[in-house]
Amino acid sequence: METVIEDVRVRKILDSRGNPTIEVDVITWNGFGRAAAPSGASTGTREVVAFPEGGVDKVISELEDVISSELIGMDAEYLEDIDLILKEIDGTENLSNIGGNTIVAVSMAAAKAAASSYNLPLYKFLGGNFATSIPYPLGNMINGGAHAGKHAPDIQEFLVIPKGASDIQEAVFANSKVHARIRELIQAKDPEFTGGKGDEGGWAPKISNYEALEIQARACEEIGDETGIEIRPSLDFAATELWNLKEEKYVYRRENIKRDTGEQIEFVKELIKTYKMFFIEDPLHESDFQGFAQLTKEIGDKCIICGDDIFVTNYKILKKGIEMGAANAIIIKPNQIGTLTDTYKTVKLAKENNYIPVVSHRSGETTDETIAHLAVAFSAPIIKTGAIGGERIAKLNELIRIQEEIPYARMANLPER
Ligand SMILES: C=C(OP(=O)(O)O)C(=O)O
Ligand SMILES: [Mg+2]
Repeated sequence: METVIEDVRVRKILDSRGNPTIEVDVITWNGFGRAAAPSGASTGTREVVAFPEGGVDKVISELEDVISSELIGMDAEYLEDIDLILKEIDGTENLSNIGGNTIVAVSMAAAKAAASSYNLPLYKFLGGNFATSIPYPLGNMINGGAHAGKHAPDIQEFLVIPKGASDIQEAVFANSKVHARIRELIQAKDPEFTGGKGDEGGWAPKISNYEALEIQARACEEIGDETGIEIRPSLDFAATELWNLKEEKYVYRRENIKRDTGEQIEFVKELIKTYKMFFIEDPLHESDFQGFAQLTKEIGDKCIICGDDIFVTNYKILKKGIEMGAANAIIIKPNQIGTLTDTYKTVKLAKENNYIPVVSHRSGETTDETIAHLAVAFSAPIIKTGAIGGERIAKLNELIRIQEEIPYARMANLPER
Protein backbone atom coordinates (compact mmCIF):
# COMPACT_ATOMS: atom_id res chain seq x y z
CA MET A 1 0.00 0.00 0.00
CA GLU A 2 1.64 3.17 -1.26
CA THR A 3 0.10 5.47 1.31
CA VAL A 4 0.81 3.58 4.54
CA ILE A 5 2.85 5.69 6.97
CA GLU A 6 6.24 4.17 7.73
CA ASP A 7 7.83 6.95 9.72
CA VAL A 8 7.18 10.36 11.24
CA ARG A 9 10.05 12.70 12.09
CA VAL A 10 9.80 15.94 14.01
CA ARG A 11 12.50 18.61 14.21
CA LYS A 12 13.04 22.11 15.54
CA ILE A 13 13.65 24.74 12.87
CA LEU A 14 13.82 28.54 12.68
CA ASP A 15 10.91 30.73 11.75
CA SER A 16 11.19 34.15 10.11
CA ARG A 17 11.31 35.93 13.48
CA GLY A 18 14.15 33.71 14.64
CA ASN A 19 11.88 31.74 16.96
CA PRO A 20 11.79 27.95 17.07
CA THR A 21 9.02 26.13 15.29
CA ILE A 22 8.24 22.60 14.22
CA GLU A 23 8.86 20.83 10.96
CA VAL A 24 7.45 17.36 10.36
CA ASP A 25 8.35 14.71 7.79
CA VAL A 26 5.85 11.96 7.07
CA ILE A 27 7.25 9.03 5.11
CA THR A 28 5.03 6.52 3.39
CA TRP A 29 5.90 3.37 1.52
CA ASN A 30 5.93 5.33 -1.71
CA GLY A 31 5.99 8.99 -0.76
CA PHE A 32 7.20 11.82 1.42
CA GLY A 33 5.59 14.94 2.87
CA ARG A 34 7.17 17.80 4.79
CA ALA A 35 5.42 20.72 6.47
CA ALA A 36 6.28 23.40 9.03
CA ALA A 37 4.06 25.39 11.37
CA PRO A 38 3.87 29.20 11.25
CA SER A 39 3.04 31.40 14.24
CA GLY A 40 1.11 34.59 14.87
CA ALA A 41 1.93 37.76 16.85
CA SER A 42 -1.53 39.34 16.86
CA THR A 43 -3.35 36.13 17.72
CA GLY A 44 -7.05 35.74 18.44
CA THR A 45 -7.85 34.58 21.97
CA ARG A 46 -10.03 31.73 20.65
CA GLU A 47 -7.25 30.23 18.53
CA VAL A 48 -6.03 26.80 19.60
CA VAL A 49 -2.88 26.85 21.76
CA ALA A 50 0.22 26.87 19.53
CA PHE A 51 2.57 24.77 21.66
CA PRO A 52 2.28 22.95 24.99
CA GLU A 53 4.11 24.26 28.02
CA GLY A 54 7.78 23.51 27.38
CA GLY A 55 7.44 24.58 23.75
CA VAL A 56 9.01 22.93 20.72
CA ASP A 57 11.64 21.15 22.84
CA LYS A 58 8.98 19.30 24.79
CA VAL A 59 7.32 18.19 21.55
CA ILE A 60 10.63 16.82 20.26
CA SER A 61 11.73 15.14 23.48
CA GLU A 62 8.44 13.76 24.76
CA LEU A 63 5.77 13.79 22.08
CA GLU A 64 7.50 12.73 18.87
CA ASP A 65 7.47 9.07 19.90
CA VAL A 66 3.83 9.17 20.98
CA ILE A 67 2.73 10.73 17.70
CA SER A 68 4.83 8.50 15.48
CA SER A 69 3.85 5.29 17.27
CA GLU A 70 0.16 6.16 16.76
CA LEU A 71 0.55 7.17 13.11
CA ILE A 72 2.92 4.49 11.82
CA GLY A 73 0.85 1.88 10.02
CA MET A 74 -2.05 4.29 9.37
CA ASP A 75 -3.05 5.22 5.84
CA ALA A 76 -1.99 8.81 5.07
CA GLU A 77 -4.76 9.04 2.50
CA TYR A 78 -7.42 8.98 5.21
CA LEU A 79 -6.82 12.54 6.34
CA GLU A 80 -9.88 12.66 8.57
CA ASP A 81 -8.71 9.55 10.49
CA ILE A 82 -5.24 11.02 10.93
CA ASP A 83 -6.67 14.31 12.17
CA LEU A 84 -9.03 12.50 14.53
CA ILE A 85 -6.15 10.51 16.03
CA LEU A 86 -4.11 13.70 16.46
CA LYS A 87 -6.99 15.31 18.33
CA GLU A 88 -7.43 12.17 20.42
CA ILE A 89 -3.75 12.12 21.35
CA ASP A 90 -4.15 15.71 22.50
CA GLY A 91 -7.44 15.17 24.28
CA THR A 92 -8.32 18.83 24.85
CA GLU A 93 -10.69 21.21 23.09
CA ASN A 94 -8.00 23.87 22.56
CA LEU A 95 -5.22 21.41 21.65
CA SER A 96 -3.07 22.56 24.55
CA ASN A 97 -1.51 19.16 25.31
CA ILE A 98 0.46 18.68 22.13
CA GLY A 99 -0.20 22.07 20.53
CA GLY A 100 -2.10 23.22 17.46
CA ASN A 101 1.17 23.98 15.70
CA THR A 102 2.38 20.41 16.24
CA ILE A 103 -0.92 19.08 14.95
CA VAL A 104 -1.06 21.37 11.91
CA ALA A 105 2.46 20.41 10.84
CA VAL A 106 1.69 16.66 11.13
CA SER A 107 -1.70 17.06 9.44
CA MET A 108 -0.25 18.98 6.47
CA ALA A 109 2.80 16.70 6.18
CA ALA A 110 0.54 13.62 6.12
CA ALA A 111 -1.60 15.14 3.34
CA LYS A 112 1.53 15.98 1.36
CA ALA A 113 2.86 12.44 1.88
CA ALA A 114 -0.42 10.97 0.60
CA ALA A 115 -0.31 13.26 -2.44
CA SER A 116 3.30 12.37 -3.10
CA SER A 117 2.50 8.64 -2.80
CA TYR A 118 0.23 9.07 -5.83
CA ASN A 119 2.73 11.33 -7.53
CA LEU A 120 0.31 14.24 -7.32
CA PRO A 121 0.87 17.81 -6.18
CA LEU A 122 -1.06 18.65 -3.01
CA TYR A 123 -3.50 21.08 -4.70
CA LYS A 124 -4.57 18.35 -7.09
CA PHE A 125 -4.75 15.59 -4.49
CA LEU A 126 -7.03 17.76 -2.33
CA GLY A 127 -8.86 19.75 -4.99
CA GLY A 128 -9.09 17.36 -7.94
CA ASN A 129 -9.17 18.26 -11.60
CA PHE A 130 -11.57 21.15 -11.21
CA ALA A 131 -9.18 23.10 -8.97
CA THR A 132 -7.95 25.34 -11.77
CA SER A 133 -8.37 28.83 -10.40
CA ILE A 134 -5.42 30.82 -9.10
CA PRO A 135 -5.98 33.19 -6.16
CA TYR A 136 -5.16 36.90 -6.32
CA PRO A 137 -2.28 37.82 -4.00
CA LEU A 138 -3.06 40.38 -1.32
CA GLY A 139 0.40 41.76 -0.53
CA ASN A 140 1.72 43.57 2.54
CA MET A 141 3.21 46.97 1.75
CA ILE A 142 3.46 48.83 5.05
CA ASN A 143 3.51 47.10 8.43
CA GLY A 144 2.35 48.67 11.67
CA GLY A 145 0.81 47.64 14.99
CA ALA A 146 2.08 44.39 16.47
CA HIS A 147 4.16 43.68 13.34
CA ALA A 148 6.40 46.75 13.49
CA GLY A 149 8.11 49.15 15.91
CA LYS A 150 6.32 51.74 18.02
CA HIS A 151 6.84 54.64 15.59
CA ALA A 152 5.17 52.79 12.72
CA PRO A 153 1.42 53.32 12.03
CA ASP A 154 -1.20 51.84 14.39
CA ILE A 155 -3.02 50.02 11.59
CA GLN A 156 -1.32 46.64 11.30
CA GLU A 157 -1.29 46.05 7.55
CA PHE A 158 -1.50 48.29 4.50
CA LEU A 159 -2.13 45.83 1.68
CA VAL A 160 -2.74 45.93 -2.06
CA ILE A 161 -4.46 43.59 -4.49
CA PRO A 162 -3.76 43.69 -8.24
CA LYS A 163 -7.34 42.89 -9.17
CA GLY A 164 -6.82 43.66 -12.85
CA ALA A 165 -3.94 41.18 -13.32
CA SER A 166 -4.51 38.52 -15.95
CA ASP A 167 -2.22 35.91 -14.44
CA ILE A 168 -0.31 35.22 -11.24
CA GLN A 169 3.04 36.34 -12.60
CA GLU A 170 1.61 39.71 -13.61
CA ALA A 171 -0.07 39.90 -10.21
CA VAL A 172 2.97 39.22 -8.01
CA PHE A 173 5.20 41.54 -10.05
CA ALA A 174 2.60 44.32 -9.87
CA ASN A 175 2.66 43.93 -6.08
CA SER A 176 6.46 44.01 -5.95
CA LYS A 177 6.45 47.19 -8.05
CA VAL A 178 4.01 48.85 -5.64
CA HIS A 179 6.23 47.73 -2.75
CA ALA A 180 9.26 49.37 -4.37
CA ARG A 181 7.35 52.58 -5.20
CA ILE A 182 6.12 52.82 -1.63
CA ARG A 183 9.69 52.80 -0.41
CA GLU A 184 10.48 55.76 -2.68
CA LEU A 185 7.44 57.64 -1.45
CA ILE A 186 8.33 56.96 2.19
CA GLN A 187 11.88 58.11 1.54
CA ALA A 188 10.60 61.34 0.00
CA LYS A 189 8.63 62.02 3.20
CA ASP A 190 11.37 60.87 5.56
CA PRO A 191 14.88 61.13 4.05
CA GLU A 192 16.23 59.31 7.12
CA PHE A 193 14.20 56.17 6.41
CA THR A 194 16.67 53.30 6.35
CA GLY A 195 14.48 50.70 4.67
CA GLY A 196 13.42 48.87 7.81
CA LYS A 197 10.70 46.24 7.41
CA GLY A 198 8.12 44.69 9.69
CA ASP A 199 7.40 41.02 10.31
CA GLU A 200 5.59 40.46 7.02
CA GLY A 201 8.05 42.24 4.76
CA GLY A 202 6.13 45.50 4.48
CA TRP A 203 8.02 48.71 5.20
CA ALA A 204 8.02 49.89 8.82
CA PRO A 205 8.35 53.67 8.53
CA LYS A 206 8.02 56.46 11.06
CA ILE A 207 4.85 57.91 9.56
CA SER A 208 1.26 58.45 10.65
CA ASN A 209 -1.73 56.34 9.62
CA TYR A 210 -2.93 59.06 7.24
CA GLU A 211 0.51 59.49 5.66
CA ALA A 212 0.63 55.73 5.12
CA LEU A 213 -2.85 55.76 3.58
CA GLU A 214 -1.90 58.57 1.19
CA ILE A 215 1.31 56.83 0.15
CA GLN A 216 -0.51 53.52 -0.33
CA ALA A 217 -3.19 55.15 -2.51
CA ARG A 218 -0.65 57.07 -4.59
CA ALA A 219 1.51 53.99 -5.22
CA CYS A 220 -1.55 51.98 -6.32
CA GLU A 221 -2.50 54.70 -8.75
CA GLU A 222 0.98 55.28 -10.16
CA ILE A 223 1.85 51.60 -10.64
CA GLY A 224 -1.69 50.98 -11.89
CA ASP A 225 -1.17 53.65 -14.58
CA GLU A 226 2.30 52.36 -15.46
CA THR A 227 1.27 48.72 -15.81
CA GLY A 228 -2.32 49.15 -16.94
CA ILE A 229 -3.42 46.83 -14.10
CA GLU A 230 -6.09 47.94 -11.64
CA ILE A 231 -4.53 47.80 -8.18
CA ARG A 232 -6.64 48.48 -5.11
CA PRO A 233 -5.66 49.33 -1.52
CA SER A 234 -6.79 47.18 1.42
CA LEU A 235 -6.21 47.14 5.19
CA ASP A 236 -5.95 44.81 8.16
CA PHE A 237 -6.76 46.88 11.26
CA ALA A 238 -6.14 43.93 13.60
CA ALA A 239 -8.47 45.95 15.82
CA THR A 240 -8.31 43.57 18.79
CA GLU A 241 -4.80 44.96 19.31
CA LEU A 242 -6.17 48.53 19.36
CA TRP A 243 -9.12 47.78 21.66
CA ASN A 244 -8.87 48.89 25.27
CA LEU A 245 -11.46 46.83 27.13
CA LYS A 246 -11.51 49.05 30.23
CA GLU A 247 -12.08 52.25 28.30
CA GLU A 248 -14.16 50.52 25.61
CA LYS A 249 -12.24 52.47 22.99
CA TYR A 250 -9.93 51.82 20.07
CA VAL A 251 -6.65 53.50 20.95
CA TYR A 252 -4.62 55.00 18.09
CA ARG A 253 -1.47 55.57 20.08
CA ARG A 254 0.51 57.19 17.33
CA GLU A 255 -2.13 59.84 16.66
CA ASN A 256 -3.24 60.14 20.26
CA ILE A 257 -6.86 59.47 19.27
CA LYS A 258 -9.40 57.19 20.92
CA ARG A 259 -12.53 56.03 19.13
CA ASP A 260 -15.57 54.33 20.60
CA THR A 261 -17.32 51.63 18.57
CA GLY A 262 -19.58 54.06 16.71
CA GLU A 263 -16.65 56.34 15.88
CA GLN A 264 -14.55 53.39 14.75
CA ILE A 265 -17.31 52.24 12.40
CA GLU A 266 -17.62 55.76 10.95
CA PHE A 267 -13.82 56.00 10.60
CA VAL A 268 -13.62 52.67 8.74
CA LYS A 269 -16.48 53.68 6.43
CA GLU A 270 -14.80 57.00 5.71
CA LEU A 271 -11.54 55.25 4.77
CA ILE A 272 -13.37 52.77 2.54
CA LYS A 273 -15.05 55.62 0.66
CA THR A 274 -12.07 57.97 0.48
CA TYR A 275 -9.52 55.40 -0.66
CA LYS A 276 -11.80 52.96 -2.50
CA MET A 277 -10.65 50.14 -0.25
CA PHE A 278 -11.25 46.71 -1.75
CA PHE A 279 -10.83 44.64 1.42
CA ILE A 280 -10.87 45.44 5.13
CA GLU A 281 -9.88 42.87 7.77
CA ASP A 282 -10.68 42.96 11.48
CA PRO A 283 -12.01 46.52 11.56
CA LEU A 284 -13.49 45.74 15.00
CA HIS A 285 -12.29 43.67 17.93
CA GLU A 286 -12.70 39.90 18.09
CA SER A 287 -15.86 39.87 20.25
CA ASP A 288 -17.83 42.55 18.43
CA PHE A 289 -20.10 40.44 16.20
CA GLN A 290 -22.71 43.19 16.36
CA GLY A 291 -20.30 45.85 15.09
CA PHE A 292 -19.14 43.55 12.30
CA ALA A 293 -22.77 42.95 11.32
CA GLN A 294 -23.54 46.68 11.28
CA LEU A 295 -20.50 47.54 9.17
CA THR A 296 -21.21 44.67 6.74
CA LYS A 297 -24.80 45.79 6.36
CA GLU A 298 -23.86 49.41 5.80
CA ILE A 299 -20.90 49.04 3.45
CA GLY A 300 -20.32 45.33 2.70
CA ASP A 301 -21.46 45.83 -0.90
CA LYS A 302 -18.67 48.39 -1.48
CA CYS A 303 -15.82 46.59 0.27
CA ILE A 304 -15.04 43.05 1.40
CA ILE A 305 -15.35 42.90 5.22
CA CYS A 306 -13.17 40.06 6.45
CA GLY A 307 -12.95 38.42 9.88
CA ASP A 308 -9.69 36.99 11.21
CA ASP A 309 -9.43 37.13 15.03
CA ILE A 310 -13.23 37.05 15.30
CA PHE A 311 -13.57 33.64 13.56
CA VAL A 312 -10.11 32.06 14.06
CA THR A 313 -10.84 29.58 11.21
CA ASN A 314 -13.36 27.88 13.51
CA TYR A 315 -16.58 26.71 11.83
CA LYS A 316 -18.55 26.82 15.06
CA ILE A 317 -17.66 30.48 15.55
CA LEU A 318 -18.16 31.24 11.84
CA LYS A 319 -21.66 29.80 12.14
CA LYS A 320 -22.53 32.44 14.73
CA GLY A 321 -21.11 35.12 12.42
CA ILE A 322 -23.20 33.86 9.52
CA GLU A 323 -26.35 33.89 11.63
CA MET A 324 -25.68 37.53 12.57
CA GLY A 325 -24.47 38.70 9.16
CA ALA A 326 -21.07 39.59 10.59
CA ALA A 327 -18.52 40.05 7.74
CA ASN A 328 -18.66 38.59 4.24
CA ALA A 329 -15.21 37.01 4.13
CA ILE A 330 -13.06 34.92 6.46
CA ILE A 331 -9.31 34.55 6.91
CA ILE A 332 -8.23 30.91 6.71
CA LYS A 333 -5.15 30.11 8.80
CA PRO A 334 -4.84 26.34 9.37
CA ASN A 335 -2.86 26.72 12.58
CA GLN A 336 -5.65 28.75 14.19
CA ILE A 337 -7.76 25.58 14.27
CA GLY A 338 -5.13 22.80 14.10
CA THR A 339 -6.14 20.21 11.51
CA LEU A 340 -6.61 20.29 7.77
CA THR A 341 -9.97 18.57 8.20
CA ASP A 342 -11.28 21.36 10.42
CA THR A 343 -9.76 23.98 8.10
CA TYR A 344 -11.66 22.43 5.21
CA LYS A 345 -14.92 22.31 7.18
CA THR A 346 -14.63 26.06 7.79
CA VAL A 347 -13.88 26.79 4.12
CA LYS A 348 -16.86 24.69 3.06
CA LEU A 349 -19.24 26.43 5.47
CA ALA A 350 -17.93 29.82 4.35
CA LYS A 351 -18.48 29.08 0.67
CA GLU A 352 -21.94 27.63 1.23
CA ASN A 353 -22.88 30.95 2.80
CA ASN A 354 -21.15 33.26 0.31
CA TYR A 355 -18.35 34.19 2.68
CA ILE A 356 -15.11 34.61 0.72
CA PRO A 357 -12.32 32.36 2.05
CA VAL A 358 -8.99 34.21 2.14
CA VAL A 359 -6.14 31.76 2.76
CA SER A 360 -3.46 33.46 4.83
CA HIS A 361 0.10 33.26 6.10
CA ARG A 362 1.04 34.18 9.69
CA SER A 363 3.44 36.94 10.67
CA GLY A 364 5.98 34.30 11.76
CA GLU A 365 6.54 32.05 8.74
CA THR A 366 8.91 29.51 7.24
CA THR A 367 9.63 28.70 3.62
CA ASP A 368 6.87 26.09 3.75
CA GLU A 369 4.68 26.58 0.67
CA THR A 370 1.65 24.48 1.69
CA ILE A 371 -0.84 27.38 1.84
CA ALA A 372 -0.31 28.10 -1.87
CA HIS A 373 -1.61 24.57 -2.57
CA LEU A 374 -4.47 24.94 -0.11
CA ALA A 375 -5.63 28.19 -1.72
CA VAL A 376 -5.80 26.48 -5.14
CA ALA A 377 -7.33 23.27 -3.76
CA PHE A 378 -10.06 25.26 -1.97
CA SER A 379 -10.58 27.56 -5.01
CA ALA A 380 -10.06 30.53 -2.67
CA PRO A 381 -10.19 33.78 -4.68
CA ILE A 382 -7.60 35.53 -2.51
CA ILE A 383 -4.36 34.53 -0.78
CA LYS A 384 -2.72 36.85 1.74
CA THR A 385 0.94 35.98 1.92
CA GLY A 386 3.05 39.13 1.69
CA ALA A 387 4.86 40.52 -1.32
CA ILE A 388 8.55 40.34 -0.53
CA GLY A 389 10.87 38.24 1.68
CA GLY A 390 12.04 34.62 1.43
CA GLU A 391 9.27 33.11 3.53
CA ARG A 392 6.63 35.12 1.60
CA ILE A 393 7.92 34.52 -1.93
CA ALA A 394 8.09 30.78 -1.14
CA LYS A 395 4.29 30.78 -1.48
CA LEU A 396 4.06 33.30 -4.34
CA ASN A 397 6.64 31.51 -6.46
CA GLU A 398 4.90 28.20 -5.79
CA LEU A 399 1.71 29.74 -7.22
CA ILE A 400 3.63 30.63 -10.37
CA ARG A 401 4.72 26.98 -10.68
CA ILE A 402 1.18 25.73 -10.00
CA GLN A 403 -0.26 28.04 -12.67
CA GLU A 404 2.25 26.68 -15.16
CA GLU A 405 1.27 23.08 -14.33
CA ILE A 406 -2.49 23.50 -14.70
CA PRO A 407 -3.50 23.31 -18.37
CA TYR A 408 -6.58 25.53 -18.04
CA ALA A 409 -5.42 27.73 -15.18
CA ARG A 410 -7.22 31.06 -14.85
CA MET A 411 -7.30 33.76 -12.23
CA ALA A 412 -10.11 33.38 -9.69
CA ASN A 413 -13.38 35.28 -10.01
CA LEU A 414 -13.06 38.18 -7.65
CA PRO A 415 -16.27 39.63 -6.29
CA GLU A 416 -17.04 43.12 -7.66
CA ARG A 417 -16.39 45.87 -5.16
C1 LIG B 1 -1.20 37.52 9.58
C2 LIG B 1 -1.66 38.18 10.64
O1 LIG B 1 -0.92 38.34 11.74
P1 LIG B 1 -0.57 37.22 12.83
O2 LIG B 1 0.00 36.05 12.11
O3 LIG B 1 0.43 37.93 13.69
O4 LIG B 1 -1.85 36.89 13.52
C3 LIG B 1 -2.99 38.80 10.65
O5 LIG B 1 -3.40 39.40 11.66
O6 LIG B 1 -3.71 38.69 9.67
MG1 LIG C 1 -5.44 39.69 10.51
